[in-house]
Amino acid sequence: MTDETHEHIRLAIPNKGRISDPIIDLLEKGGLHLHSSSSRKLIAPTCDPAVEVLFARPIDIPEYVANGAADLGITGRDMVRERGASVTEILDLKMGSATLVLAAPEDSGIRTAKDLAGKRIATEFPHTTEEFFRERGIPVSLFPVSGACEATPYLGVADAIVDLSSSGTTLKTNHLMVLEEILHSTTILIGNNDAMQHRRGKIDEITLALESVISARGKCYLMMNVNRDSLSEVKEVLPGLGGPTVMDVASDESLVAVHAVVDEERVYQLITRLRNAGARDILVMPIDRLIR
Ligand SMILES: Nc1ncnc2c1ncn2[C@@H]1O[C@H](COP(=O)(O)OP(=O)(O)OP(=O)(O)O)[C@@H](O)[C@H]1O
Ligand SMILES: O=P(O)(O)OC[C@H]1O[C@H](OP(=O)(O)OP(=O)(O)O)[C@H](O)[C@@H]1O
Ligand SMILES: [Mg+2]
Repeated sequence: MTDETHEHIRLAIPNKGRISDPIIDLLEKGGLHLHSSSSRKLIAPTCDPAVEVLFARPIDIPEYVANGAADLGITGRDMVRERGASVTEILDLKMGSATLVLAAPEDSGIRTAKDLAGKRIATEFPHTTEEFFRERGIPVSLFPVSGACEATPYLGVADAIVDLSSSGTTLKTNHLMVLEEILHSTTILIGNNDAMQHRRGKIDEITLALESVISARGKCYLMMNVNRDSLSEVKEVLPGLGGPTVMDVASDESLVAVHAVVDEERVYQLITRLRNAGARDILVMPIDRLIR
């Protein structure tokens, strides 16, 4: 086997759903450009000849990674738990955040999980739900659904639900109250256990690319010119990543160029304070990737 074959990686990502586009955007920003002529193609090559992308349903991705059909996968932590897949969690992509909750109608009188003994629970997550009640020794029956779970108590087919909530709007609209939080989920990068041992080089390269995009989120790059006399005041205003970088300006000895990475949410206030401290020609630039 050549080195190239040995290090070939298949990465499974969602083909649709709410986390699909943000994941493709993450790969693009990380420099792993997809070469896909048709959105319905199952497998697409990338700009790295050693990496190809497999499009699959988020719920199937943990199993594909566990059995080696894919070496890496990107999906929700809730999906990995539901499938009980034996995979390695490599990186939290810090997106697609949602909480799997146990909820019951506000006017049902049900206030704790124990109140549900002998009752019926509707869910898109039958395994996680079964495990949750089994661990607590509460006997319940399950009513598996594949969507619109919040309507089931109203329809009289379930007494409570186990479903995802992010903004909480759907629960509120359906007059459901949270009894317990079962799992906090975000989108994660997972790896096949065997590939983690034997194809580490390429996996680490992909992980670093994605990690660098995550590190850059919410940050931007400030560049400005500062009179040498005002430098200490400007430095006081600037937090930066390990302090600002200060450089000579070739055309004007009285000036220095100051560069710093700052939190995007602080820029609005920072630029006025920098200007008052003596900074001029301030540029605010986006950062695609940040490698620490
Ligand atoms: N508010 C939310 N509701 C459901 N899933 C969410 C939410 N926010 C993030 N997610 C995550 O998105 C993934 C769901 O993927 P899925 O393909 O089922 O997306 P979807 O947008 O719910 O699609 P579908 O239209 O099939 O319901 C899960 O890992 C889940 O944790
Ligand atoms: O807390 P919220 O922001 O209201 O989001 C939660 C809702 O979003 C998801 O439904 P989805 O849109 O995926 O439809 P589905 O029920 O058909 O899966 C989830 O199943 C909840 O119903
Ligand atoms: Mg859904």
